[in-house]
Amino acid sequence: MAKSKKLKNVTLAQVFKTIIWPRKKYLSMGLVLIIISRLAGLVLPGASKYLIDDVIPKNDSTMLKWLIVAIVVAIVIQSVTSFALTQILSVEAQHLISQLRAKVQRHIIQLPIRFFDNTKTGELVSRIMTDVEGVRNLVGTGFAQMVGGVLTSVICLVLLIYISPLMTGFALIPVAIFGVISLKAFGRIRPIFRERGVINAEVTGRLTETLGGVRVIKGFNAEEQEIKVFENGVTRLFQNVKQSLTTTSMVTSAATLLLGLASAGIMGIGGYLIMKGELTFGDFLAFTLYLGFMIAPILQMSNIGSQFTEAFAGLDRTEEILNTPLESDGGHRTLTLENIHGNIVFDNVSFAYESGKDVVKEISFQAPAGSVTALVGTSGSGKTTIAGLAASFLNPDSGTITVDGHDLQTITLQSYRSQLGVVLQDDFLFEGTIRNNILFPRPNATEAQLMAAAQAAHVLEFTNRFPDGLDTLIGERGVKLSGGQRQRIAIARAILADPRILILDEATSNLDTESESLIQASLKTLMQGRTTFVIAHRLSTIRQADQILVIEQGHIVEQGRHEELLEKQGRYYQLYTYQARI
Ligand SMILES: Nc1ncnc2c1ncn2[C@@H]1O[C@H](COP(=O)(O)OP(=O)(O)OP(=O)(O)O)[C@@H](O)[C@H]1O
Repeated sequence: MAKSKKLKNVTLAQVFKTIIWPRKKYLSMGLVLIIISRLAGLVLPGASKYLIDDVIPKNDSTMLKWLIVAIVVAIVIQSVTSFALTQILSVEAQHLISQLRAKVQRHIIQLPIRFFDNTKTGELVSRIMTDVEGVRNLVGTGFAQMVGGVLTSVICLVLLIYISPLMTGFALIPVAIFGVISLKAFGRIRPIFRERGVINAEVTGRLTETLGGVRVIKGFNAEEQEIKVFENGVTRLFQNVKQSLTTTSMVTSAATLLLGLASAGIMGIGGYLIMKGELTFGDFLAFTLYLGFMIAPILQMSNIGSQFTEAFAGLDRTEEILNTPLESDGGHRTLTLENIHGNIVFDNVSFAYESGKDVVKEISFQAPAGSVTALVGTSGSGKTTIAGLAASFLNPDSGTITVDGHDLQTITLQSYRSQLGVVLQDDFLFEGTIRNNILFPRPNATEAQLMAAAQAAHVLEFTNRFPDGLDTLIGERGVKLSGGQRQRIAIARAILADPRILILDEATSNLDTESESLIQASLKTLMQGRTTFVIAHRLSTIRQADQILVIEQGHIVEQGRHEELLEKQGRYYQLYTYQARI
């Protein structure tokens, strides 16, 4: 996975086009509300000037009443608009987050298997759930605060110039210095935020692995080690947050210092002008209030700025994922096969995970429709890789794999995989009922089809003993199943899916004889009439196979049926004779 250094920055223009512009309706409504709210906010300082310079000197109690009414109305408007703003913008921001999460998940799930081999699950969870959260600042109240703040500042600036250009000029110097400091600071924080996303993903990734592998950790008494790894992770996260906090607090303190100095100066100049009779008390009061209104949003900018930077940093990472090519990308896969017979031919196929290191080397063989091909060989010889190639999880670097005469790389994944079934060693069962786990590839199957599959895989034998039968919950909140029972559910699922091509990675776990014979029987039913590739560990499966491919360092060193290969007294014979299990 690309590290943060290689990331391209998402630009303002991109964000405008993809995030801001499609929401122009909400954002413009928000803008109108912000304008109303901020204008209403200016009533109070304006009224104060009027009160001091006109109403009080003239003893005008009628005007006083109206002044109070105006202030109350303005306050009510402010409170109503602030409610509406949150309703419109914050809700839309959360909506955007959910849309983005769905988009990122949709993309990630369509990435090639190799991407998942190289990326921790927890890291991906963090990318889907956490990285996109920052965007709420772009659309939500952060946006409102920024636009409202800029607007208020500009209006106040005009009013300030109107009251006293001299004092305004004086006030603007520190504001300009502050602007330069904050721009520099946010440029520095963005990579820090991006790094935070990376650390967060790494820590979450490792934590997920730790919790998932708790048996191994306890079994090797490695708790202390894992605690240390996690502590290091959270410390890195802390250091990262600390770094960004130091920068943001420097911005805030620079603002306080510069703007405080400006206020002191203005008090001096203002006092001097009042004494000379060039400024009224009311003007002075209004000036200080307006100045406060102009400066407050600028102070807030440090906060809003870091929110925006966080949003952009998250988007940088999200964009990186969204730019990773999909498994189906490349434009070759255009052929839709309606009915697959399952004639599979490997012709001179080579494959390498890392360039130059072929793990499958120029292999050729035919797997006729409905036949069973058993892959045997020592560990690391390339059996899983060959099965992965047949499943279209991997693509050959050279040579071709054809299905019914068509190059597999030209067939749409959707049409090929709809006819493919996989039963892997670590049977993947969801939290939920046994029924839902079997129905997973064909949610609309009828009860009769479901029962037939469950029966054929000998699942009913054990579910009938449960009070809830097939509706028994499994996983954390339900019953725990034995390895053999889990395998039978996985087999029932594949029988129900009724694929033309089957990839089977036989579990190596030793089962008791009864379970073993039930699984053998289930597998026999499952393989019947389907083109099957089986990474075989059971002698019974190997004996049934139409052909056995003996794989050695990525080559097929022997090929034939069990008896033929035994007779040959070659590599297969050695494996068979010297090893209890193949
Ligand atoms: N994702 C991967 N990235 C890099 N190398 C890999 C990857 N998966 C497997 N390999 C390497 O490819 C070679 C073949 O692996 P493969 O898993 O196909 O063997 P296998 O015969 O199925 O082994 P086993 O019986 O132990 O499962 C091995 O040397 C392995 O280290």
